[in-house]
Amino acid sequence: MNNFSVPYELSKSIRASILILAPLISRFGRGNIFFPGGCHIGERPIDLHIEGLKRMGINIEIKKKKLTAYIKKKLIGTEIFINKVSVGATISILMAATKAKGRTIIKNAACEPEIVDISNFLNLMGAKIKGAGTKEIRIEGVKILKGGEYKILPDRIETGTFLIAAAISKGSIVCKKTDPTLLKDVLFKLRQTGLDVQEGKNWIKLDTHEKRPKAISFKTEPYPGFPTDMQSQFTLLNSIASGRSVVTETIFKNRFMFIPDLIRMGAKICRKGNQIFCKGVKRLVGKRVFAQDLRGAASLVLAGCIADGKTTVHNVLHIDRGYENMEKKLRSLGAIIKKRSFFEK
Ligand SMILES: CC(=O)N[C@H]1[C@@H](OP(=O)(O)OP(=O)(O)OC[C@H]2O[C@@H](n3ccc(=O)[nH]c3=O)[C@H](O)[C@@H]2O)O[C@H](CO)[C@@H](O)[C@@H]1O
Ligand SMILES: C=C(OP(=O)(O)O)C(=O)O
Repeated sequence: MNNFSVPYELSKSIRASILILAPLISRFGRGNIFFPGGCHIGERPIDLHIEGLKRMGINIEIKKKKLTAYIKKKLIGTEIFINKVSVGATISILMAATKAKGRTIIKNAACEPEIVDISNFLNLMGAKIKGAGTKEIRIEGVKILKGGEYKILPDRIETGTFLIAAAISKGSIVCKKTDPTLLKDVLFKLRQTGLDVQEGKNWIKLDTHEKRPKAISFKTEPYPGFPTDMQSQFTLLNSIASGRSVVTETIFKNRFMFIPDLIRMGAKICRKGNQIFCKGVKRLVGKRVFAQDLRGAASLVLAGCIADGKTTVHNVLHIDRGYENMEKKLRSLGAIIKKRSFFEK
């Protein structure tokens, strides 16, 4: 296999996982990647990926911000304790383990539904993975993975974002083809805002009955705790809700980058370290704002939808990494929104 490089724009987890695909595809392959990108929401180290993969026999050299990975002799199954809960590292090690020789046990694994999903997919292809979704995953390496067809999970963060769109606009929404069991904590918090949330097997309905939501305090945590990817959207909700709230971000310390713009739009928020303190206001005012990360970008767009006057959100390219046709979907809900390319006047 030839050397290859991975485009910088790819998300952090995907890039880190591709790091292991090179040696997996061919025993004698060698893969080069630059350090992963993703949103600049705090440090995004990949030491846990590297440590785990090294223990399985993957040689990783780091020179001038470039990583080169190859298998020295064999990919070998082993017991790996991941020091900090990491979705990306769990996935990297899990994927490598499917084709390693012998058994791999991942301890302190992340439990996110996406890990269960990827394991189900790999099992369908012939992998032998047990325990995904728990703290301990056991993998028996196999020689060959075959092809297969698989329907991936609905995007729980996209569902959550659209529920917030309705919650902040005194509106109502039915999200179809979703899975409420993936959003337990998010729905629990939404119910705490006093809004009417109902759910069925594959749908969720939120109806505000034109009521203003009540502010809620929360802290982000690994699954099944409150997802860091929903923090910005709930912070927006708090900014226009009745009452005060405290939000604590424990996963990525820089996930408050959209707040200065939200304050310019009229929100009353103050930040101290990894916490923000908010007093809800009745209205936001349209402004020209600059998105800096995916969920912050989505939240600024939603803020613009409910603000008085016109809001222009620059840098919306961040949104494309996480939402398909967001503006079209928002238009179908009644928002007046237009997406323009950088070069359009
Ligand atoms: C546990 C958690 O909430 N993970 C979220 C994280 O996954 P993502 O896979 O991006 O990040 P990880 O779960 O790997 O990171 C969780 C924490 O571990 C740290 N870390 C990670 C890898 C590593 O090698 N070394 C290290 O120290 C990170 O800096 C972070 O503080 O962001 C995604 C995108 O926003 C979310 O979908 C995931 O739910
Ligand atoms: C920050 C996110 O993604 P990434 O890890 O790709 O930067 C996100 O999904 O909110």
